[in-house]
Amino acid sequence: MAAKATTPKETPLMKQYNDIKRKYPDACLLFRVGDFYETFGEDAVRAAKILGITLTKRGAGSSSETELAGFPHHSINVYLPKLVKAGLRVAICDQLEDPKTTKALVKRGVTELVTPGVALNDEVLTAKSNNFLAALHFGKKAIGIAFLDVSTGEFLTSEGNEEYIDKLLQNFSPSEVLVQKNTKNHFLHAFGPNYNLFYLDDWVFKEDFAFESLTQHFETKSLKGFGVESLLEGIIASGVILHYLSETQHTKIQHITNIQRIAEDAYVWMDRFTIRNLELYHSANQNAITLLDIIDKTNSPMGGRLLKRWLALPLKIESKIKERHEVVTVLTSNKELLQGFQNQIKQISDLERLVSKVAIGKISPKEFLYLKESLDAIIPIKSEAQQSSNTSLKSIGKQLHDCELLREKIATTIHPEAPVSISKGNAIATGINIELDELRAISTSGKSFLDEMEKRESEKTGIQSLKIAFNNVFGYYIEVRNTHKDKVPQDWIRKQTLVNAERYITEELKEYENKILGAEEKIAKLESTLYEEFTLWCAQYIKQVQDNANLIAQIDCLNSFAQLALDNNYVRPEIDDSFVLDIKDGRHPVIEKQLPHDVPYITNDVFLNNENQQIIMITGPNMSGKSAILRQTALIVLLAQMGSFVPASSVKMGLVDKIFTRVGASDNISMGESTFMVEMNETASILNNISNRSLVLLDEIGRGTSTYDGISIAWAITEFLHQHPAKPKTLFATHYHELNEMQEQFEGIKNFNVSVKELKDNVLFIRKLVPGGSAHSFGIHVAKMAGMPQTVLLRAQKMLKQLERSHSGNVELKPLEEELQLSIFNIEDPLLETIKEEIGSLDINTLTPIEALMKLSELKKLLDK
Ligand SMILES: Nc1ncnc2c1ncn2[C@@H]1O[C@H](COP(=O)(O)OP(=O)(O)OP(=O)(O)O)[C@@H](O)[C@H]1O
Repeated sequence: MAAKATTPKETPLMKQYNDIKRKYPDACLLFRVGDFYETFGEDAVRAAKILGITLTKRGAGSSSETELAGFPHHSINVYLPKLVKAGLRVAICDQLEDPKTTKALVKRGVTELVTPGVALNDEVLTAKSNNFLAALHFGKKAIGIAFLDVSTGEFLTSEGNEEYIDKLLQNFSPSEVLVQKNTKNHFLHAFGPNYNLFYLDDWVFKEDFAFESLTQHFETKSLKGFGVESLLEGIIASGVILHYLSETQHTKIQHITNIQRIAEDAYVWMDRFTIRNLELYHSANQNAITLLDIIDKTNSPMGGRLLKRWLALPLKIESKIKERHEVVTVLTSNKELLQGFQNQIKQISDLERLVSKVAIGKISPKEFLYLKESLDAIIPIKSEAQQSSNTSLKSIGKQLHDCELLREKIATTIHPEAPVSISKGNAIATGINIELDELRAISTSGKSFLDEMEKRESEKTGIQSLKIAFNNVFGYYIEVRNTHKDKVPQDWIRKQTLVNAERYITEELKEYENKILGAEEKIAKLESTLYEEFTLWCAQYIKQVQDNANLIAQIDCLNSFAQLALDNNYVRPEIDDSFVLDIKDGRHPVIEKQLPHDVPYITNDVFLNNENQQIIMITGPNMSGKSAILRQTALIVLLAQMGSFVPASSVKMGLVDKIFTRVGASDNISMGESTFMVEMNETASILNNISNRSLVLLDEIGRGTSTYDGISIAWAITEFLHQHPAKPKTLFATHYHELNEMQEQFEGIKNFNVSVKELKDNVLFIRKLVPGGSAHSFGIHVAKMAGMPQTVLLRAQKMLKQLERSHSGNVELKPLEEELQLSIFNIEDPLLETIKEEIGSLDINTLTPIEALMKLSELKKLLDK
């Protein structure tokens, strides 16, 4: 057929490239040509920049001129991760047939599409972190979400409102998020621009399709067994994930053995502001030490990943928390047991990822040996745990599989010195396959025959420098230097002339070459078949190895808690169903590790309940240690409910269900909004979500505006929390000594201050939290104001006026209800009637901060009239 008129100079190779590239327009196509992966056009420009490789031109000067950049195929593991980490989707296009077997254009096709969220390459993955792909579906009533780490097989789903999904996204920090094309703006508006999004067509987001994909994959009739049947939106999101896997050519996924529901009710609620403020596992400053850095004493990658999960999802169920504390007690009091576990776990590789590679068929021979070593190391753990008097350890010991047959088979099948790649040969042990053993014998004896032949011919001809060697073009040949050319026998056939030498072949040499090369080729083929068969056989152990990985991860985390407690002198917290939080000599787990050696961390007591000490108002100057006290209180609660011991001399606490922390402006400018508006937005969301088991920590809320605005807002918020029937336990750190007046009026509010000693021209930080307020204020910050619940806004407005008046003369500050009754709702002035109606008709839940602000300004204008 004639070439198309539009592309007269398109070579067959470039035509093949263009045809494939058209199918993957949004991916960087790595096109295998001989020993190289090549990229063309825009892909080449991007790849050259990211990889630092040379950008050249193909067909320079012709109409089909295009950019070109490539790298040797064996460097794929070096370059691929760099491309993926730079956020690219990479389609790997391989040669689908052996170029030697065909004279025509080699068949090529995409064998894998690697995207940031679907990566199996060790160089792309981080040992102690999951690499999640997420899919999100905006349903009518809820947002469905699913997370998959294809490298470990973990598959999770949930559904809920925007705030909940936001928190999950924050916790799981997926590398890639799949969303429906037409919901792009909705996503960006709700969750921000910081996710790597990929858009899929609407038809993928259908319930029937998802249900079918999932039941087909799990080979079940329903999803009841997984406890996700009722999560319609979650199921849709999960189906999208499976669809995406097949789209990206990931079809070997039998290591995804189940799908779990993320049980919202079982875990302490922390929203994204809190996770960020507490610097649990990432911090604004990249080099800052996080809580995870301090507490992670795990010895295995899966333990590290689980600890992060436990930190993101602390428990709310008393019995479960106590079970963990009980194990930590046993391990801290029996160091031999602890050390025994730790030593064994250190010998265990990443079982989860190894077994995923079995499923995918990408496990290397060497990795099989690691798998066996890891499974061997579990045996002593199993027996120690089973013998323990602790019921949790006993149960873990019982559940651990010994995988005896698998271990035995690996030992007998895989060569003890197996290479990292099957192509290197010698992966299968001797004694497994008679044919293989025979071929290997021929191959080795053939080689020694060549050595003998070299010796013999050299003696026969008298050419001492004669050499038998091999190259890909002629195979085996005898090389003779020109000086000895005349001694070459007649029957040798000359094949190649070099500057200083001639190369010959002989009948005998060719015969043996056929034998050796034939054997080696057959060995490679046979080994790879046997290896494939063995990998398939091992796949029946996927579930058992995954169970083991999970159980070992649990022991590893509990060991980690025990080691942490021993290293840093932590104590076991007492948890019950009361509403009290009683911390004695509490410390901040991160700050205490960062102080210079000669600076002791000053411990502090914190006591809170739902009655006479519901809110503590902490005053003190900058740098006195207010934030440290707030954060350490949250961190102690969090550690306790994760199952860890805590940095204190004693802690008694009722279960906490939600932790909220808010830090006033000046640090939070990242969102580009007015800092004060951010602060108010964040605080508003607390006020709508508190319960009687919540712990609220407010740090300098209100400082982002003028003093009186700030004091008024802070007052209004505190009063709201105090009058709220839930009576959430609250710590409020502030510069405003004026707030100390609240103690007089509200029985649940108590003043404390972080003591300082005022020297002549300096202050000495004592850092002790002591009862009583401060005599004067310490700082003023300015910004603008935005959205809060209506009552708080009005109250703030009122307080501002009163305080301004009280500045010139004393005015008594009345409690909120009294004020509201007197000042707003009981007045019969027709103008105020209008205002009353206006306020009454507002739906606070749907009001945006800007709308609230505008409404407030409207009302204020009315009043000013
Ligand atoms: N209890 C303590 N013992 C020893 N050092 C402490 C203690 N608390 C705080 N510090 C040190 O003081 C520094 C400041 O503490 P922190 O940030 O809590 O002060 P702050 O009162 O909240 O200040 P600001 O009002 O500026 O936010 C900490 O970074 C830490 O180095």
